[in-house]
Amino acid sequence: MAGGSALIHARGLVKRFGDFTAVDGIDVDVQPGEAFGFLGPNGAGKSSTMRMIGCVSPPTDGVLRIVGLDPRRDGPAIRARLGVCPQQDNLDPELTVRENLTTYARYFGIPRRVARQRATELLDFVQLTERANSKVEPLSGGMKRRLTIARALVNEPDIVLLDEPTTGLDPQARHLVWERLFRLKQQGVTLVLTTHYMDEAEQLCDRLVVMDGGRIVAEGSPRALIERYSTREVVELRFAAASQEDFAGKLDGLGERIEVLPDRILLYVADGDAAVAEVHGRALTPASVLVRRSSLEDVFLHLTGRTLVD
Ligand SMILES: Nc1ncnc2c1ncn2[C@@H]1O[C@H](COP(=O)(O)OP(=O)(O)OP(=O)(O)O)[C@@H](O)[C@H]1O
Repeated sequence: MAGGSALIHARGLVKRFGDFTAVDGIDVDVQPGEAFGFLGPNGAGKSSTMRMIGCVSPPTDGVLRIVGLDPRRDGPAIRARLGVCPQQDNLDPELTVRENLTTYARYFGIPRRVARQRATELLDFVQLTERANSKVEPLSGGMKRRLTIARALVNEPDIVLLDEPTTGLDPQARHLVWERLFRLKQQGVTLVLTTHYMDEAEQLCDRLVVMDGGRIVAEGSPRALIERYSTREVVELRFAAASQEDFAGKLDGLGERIEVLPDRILLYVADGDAAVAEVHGRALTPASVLVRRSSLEDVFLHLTGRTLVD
């Protein structure tokens, strides 16, 4: 099979809309059992990539193989082996929670009795058993998302595609979704997700690509990316002044790198506390000081000069 044992194999994958190139020649391999992420800001091309992988949008150019098959030729066969959780919930409001699962199962030709059994198990898995006979509309955003995830699992897919699985959810609802996705990961399900939340990428992804402007700018495990593109610690300094720029010059030579953002200065250092002592030693008095570990946000800033969520 092209791409060896990879479940998803892309080479030079391109998506154009007229003159506009949304995905600009990306290479990706996703191995069985991996939790793989596409991390990038809005407009980076993540959804366009997901839609090509989901066989709902044909590639403009390049090679794409899903479970060894070609979406241009084998769309229905591939879709039967995918579970898709789209960015916008598209549950059927006319149906109950349970019926949303059993009806969906019918599209895959799953016998009624099996579908009923599977719906019961999946409702238990996403902790919606008590709402089984409720209509969809009164559910909270987090419940709807969990139901969409359950629906994506109805056909026991090889790969689950999740497009921004927790966008728009409150922190508690996000944690519940993450917890279920962790569980799936432990069961060996291959997860492919897009996100612009670095904490989501760090928590869930074994490996990820950082996308910007339709291209992949870096690839690796969250830890490897942080080690490669950032320092161990970051000192965030906020000065009570109209422009942080005025202070940046006075921090010269401190740390490996300085980023000046509109509202704060980031010092990239090995030892945050030592750097803070040095700042005070220079008779500088920031309004606030925060020492933290480097994150994927820092990786993105380093690679693109921009923050992930502006
Ligand atoms: N059907 C379309 N026609 C024209 N342009 C499109 C279409 N779909 C996406 N685009 C453009 O392609 C670019 C990439 O969009 P895409 O949705 O893939 O980005 P994304 O990284 O998923 O961002 P988001 O988080 O906003 O979905 C954007 O500039 C978008 O406006």
